[in-house]
Amino acid sequence: MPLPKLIEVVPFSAEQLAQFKATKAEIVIPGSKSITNRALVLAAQATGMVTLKGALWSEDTEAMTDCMHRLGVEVDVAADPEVAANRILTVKGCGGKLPKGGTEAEPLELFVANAGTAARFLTAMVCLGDGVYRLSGVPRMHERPQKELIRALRALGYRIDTPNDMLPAVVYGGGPKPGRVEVSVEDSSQFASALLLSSRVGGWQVALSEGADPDELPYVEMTRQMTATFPHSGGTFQIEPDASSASYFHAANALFPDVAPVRVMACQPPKADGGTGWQIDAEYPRLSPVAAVPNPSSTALSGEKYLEAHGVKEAVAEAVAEVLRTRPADPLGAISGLLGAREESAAKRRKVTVSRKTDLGDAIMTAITIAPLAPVPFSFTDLGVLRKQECERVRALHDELTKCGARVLESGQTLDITPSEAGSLGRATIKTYHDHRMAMCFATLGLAVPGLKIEDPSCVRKTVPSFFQLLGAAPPGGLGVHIWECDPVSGARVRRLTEPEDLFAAAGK
Ligand SMILES: C=C(OP(=O)(O)O)C(=O)O
Repeated sequence: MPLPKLIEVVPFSAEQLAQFKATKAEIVIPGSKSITNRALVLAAQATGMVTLKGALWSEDTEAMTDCMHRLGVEVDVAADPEVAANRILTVKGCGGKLPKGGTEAEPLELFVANAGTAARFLTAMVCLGDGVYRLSGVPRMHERPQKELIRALRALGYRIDTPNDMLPAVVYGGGPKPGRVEVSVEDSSQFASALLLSSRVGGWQVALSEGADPDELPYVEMTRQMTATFPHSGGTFQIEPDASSASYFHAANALFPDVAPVRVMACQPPKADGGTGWQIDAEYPRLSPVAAVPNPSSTALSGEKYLEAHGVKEAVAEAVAEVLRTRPADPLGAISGLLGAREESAAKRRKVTVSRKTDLGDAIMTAITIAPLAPVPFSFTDLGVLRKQECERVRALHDELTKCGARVLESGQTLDITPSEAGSLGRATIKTYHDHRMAMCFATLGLAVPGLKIEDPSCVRKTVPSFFQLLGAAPPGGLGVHIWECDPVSGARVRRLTEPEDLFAAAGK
């Protein structure tokens, strides 16, 4: 589906929701961007052929694959018969000896677009080559931090020329230079990941700077575990679905708890030939802000953390203690009666805190966007790194949510969100700032809030090019959402991009 400059996502109607009850959507989530781009770097440095199954095919992974081709690393790209949005990538590992490199007069050009993973991981990897490489990206990538990684690589003995410690940068390959290096992850955990991914070939011992808490670095842990389990001498590596991309569909589920139409096909059980369970955003269903009342029986909401966050554990303990004290004839009935009241009052008084360091990764943006619809106030903390990503995300979320009528307070690196009255949100034209997650988050909010128009929705191609197909396609493969093309100047609806009345017919309803 080609995407126009401005679209409107139309909230589910009562009729649609009723139809959903019978239809049961099953959304297949494309592969993980973070795992695909890590796997490409590890596969390039392997000593044999590595087949990456379930690899994401999007702007970020295509940028990484193009760079690999330019470096002379052979990557065969084949369709994935299981998931159209994925590819099977077969990489001929070069054992760390990059086949191609440029000269000082004519460096080999590597264009990383706006892929933070490609920018950081390749800066470290090309240090192992023996040519000269010039890395550049889109203008926003030239503003994103790179300084600490460059400092660490220079400390290991590599030459990197850049006027401002950002991209564009010229890297002089120097081959393996064994040594110990410390790196700070304050601006991005990808600095540590970049060093770790190339440390086996480079002979680098990588330590986090003092003060960095490994428990607060789930993406570094992902890198460590992938590096430890990767088939470095050749074999097959299975990439799991992207948990951050799944968060939009989990949010859709939580927004319509009575219907619960969506089974999100993601983060499947561990497989013998590959990794799984490495994505912090797999926590999203447990921390989703929206649920009318915390409901321990709903699979989307179960889990220790969620129950704790919403005060349910406390309510259970109090109710059981009280029943034990009074010894009623029907103890179970008494407990559940008390629990209902306890959960409700716990939910009302509690402010839930969700941290970008310990609780969620990129999917924290999904939680922030739907938080105005939650029954309790939410505080999202430690958001500093979001300011230096695809856009200034803290400000962007604040401004666009405020535009929708939400009550959002930005203080330091925290966003506090107060519940909004039902029906008080909507009718806004959302800027997306070239940020895929802004488009996906606000399209998700649009499922429940009327009149949300989204500018430049095609930016979703960075990580989920099929996002609006998944939203608009007929169930069971999509959500069957109504999407309109709008006139970019007047905002008026021009043409419906999806044909909702046909959607359920197509699904056999
Ligand atoms: C921060 C993100 O991407 P990047 O890999 O470019 O850092 C993201 O996907 O939200």
